[in-house]
Amino acid sequence: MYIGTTLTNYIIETQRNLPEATGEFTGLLNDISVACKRISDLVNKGGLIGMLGSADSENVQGETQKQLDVVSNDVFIEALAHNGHIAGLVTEEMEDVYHLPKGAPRGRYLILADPLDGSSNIDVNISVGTIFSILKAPDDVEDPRTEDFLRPGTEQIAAGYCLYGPSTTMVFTTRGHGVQMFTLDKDFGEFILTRKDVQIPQETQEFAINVSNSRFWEPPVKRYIDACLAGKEGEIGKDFNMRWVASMVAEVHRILTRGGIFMYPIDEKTKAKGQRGRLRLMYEANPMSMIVEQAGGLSNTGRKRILDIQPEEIHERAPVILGSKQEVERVIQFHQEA
Ligand SMILES: O=P(O)(O)OC[C@H]1O[C@](O)(COP(=O)(O)O)[C@@H](O)[C@@H]1O
Ligand SMILES: [Mg+2]
Ligand SMILES: [Mg+2]
Repeated sequence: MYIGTTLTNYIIETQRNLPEATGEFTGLLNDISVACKRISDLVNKGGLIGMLGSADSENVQGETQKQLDVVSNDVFIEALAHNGHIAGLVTEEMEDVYHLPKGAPRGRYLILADPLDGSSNIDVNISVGTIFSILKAPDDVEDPRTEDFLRPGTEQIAAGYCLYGPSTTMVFTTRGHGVQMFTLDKDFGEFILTRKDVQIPQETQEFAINVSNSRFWEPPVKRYIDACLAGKEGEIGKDFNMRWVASMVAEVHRILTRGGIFMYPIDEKTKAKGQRGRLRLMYEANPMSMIVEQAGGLSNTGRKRILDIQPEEIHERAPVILGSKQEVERVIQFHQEA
């Protein structure tokens, strides 16, 4: 596959190599890319079309939804619900499983999505994105139930995100086929392959964590960030730089591009709320973990590989520590030593 080819051609070519392929997966990825192109356009136009600011509604997480959270969710449903490629859909913005309209053709895939990630950045024109995870639907289920979605991240057959930043970039991986990056050429509306078989540098000197939570951190995380801040004189023995965009999509994209470690660990604040972390397992942690691992990085809770977690709820949360292998291994070691 050559740099410069379109997403559509890439998918068709990949499918040619999969003897059992029926074309449905190609159709599904095409539906997702259409949804992302539309969301990219809406995000880009933002204030021009009165799309900034909050909607007067809350999602199941108790968060005030942004107008673009709600609209992106609608765009996602519209693009996927009628083409016969999915059997069911779960998103951050809907409490329960979305059931296809009566009579709608059913497909063989289940989708879990964060229609707009980094919502707190929408109104201030900072990069946001869409995250998606693809599972196989159980063959014998006409209308998937919640439990049909509760599968460990290792069962994902594909995962991806679309970043709406200075340019719009679609990044995805299908199991065993590496990580590919496509950039949207808005002139003729096609995603073009701009980087293929992406690998995350094993080493890094850049960490990302919301330091305003430091008083709530567990000792291993405190020890690690103190060591990064201590630089050459510290126990890691090298200087680190820091970044925090507050859009997980942008953090992961930076790490895929130049390495780094991203951390949203469990802390006393989330524990006090009875939560297992800040980020959601099914449509944030799992898809990003598949992408990071396929690009030679690691993704862990500090105690466990994220993709091995057996989910119990569709909106459950998980601690996330991901990125360059050497640093994630170090944080895991600090947890073990603690
Ligand atoms: O507000 P904080 O603590 O910096 O958290 C930022 C994190 O929250 C998120 O915005 C949560 O995602 P949503 O915007 O989809 O709810 C992540 O993208 C980001 O990493
Ligand atoms: Mg999110
Ligand atoms: Mg979101």
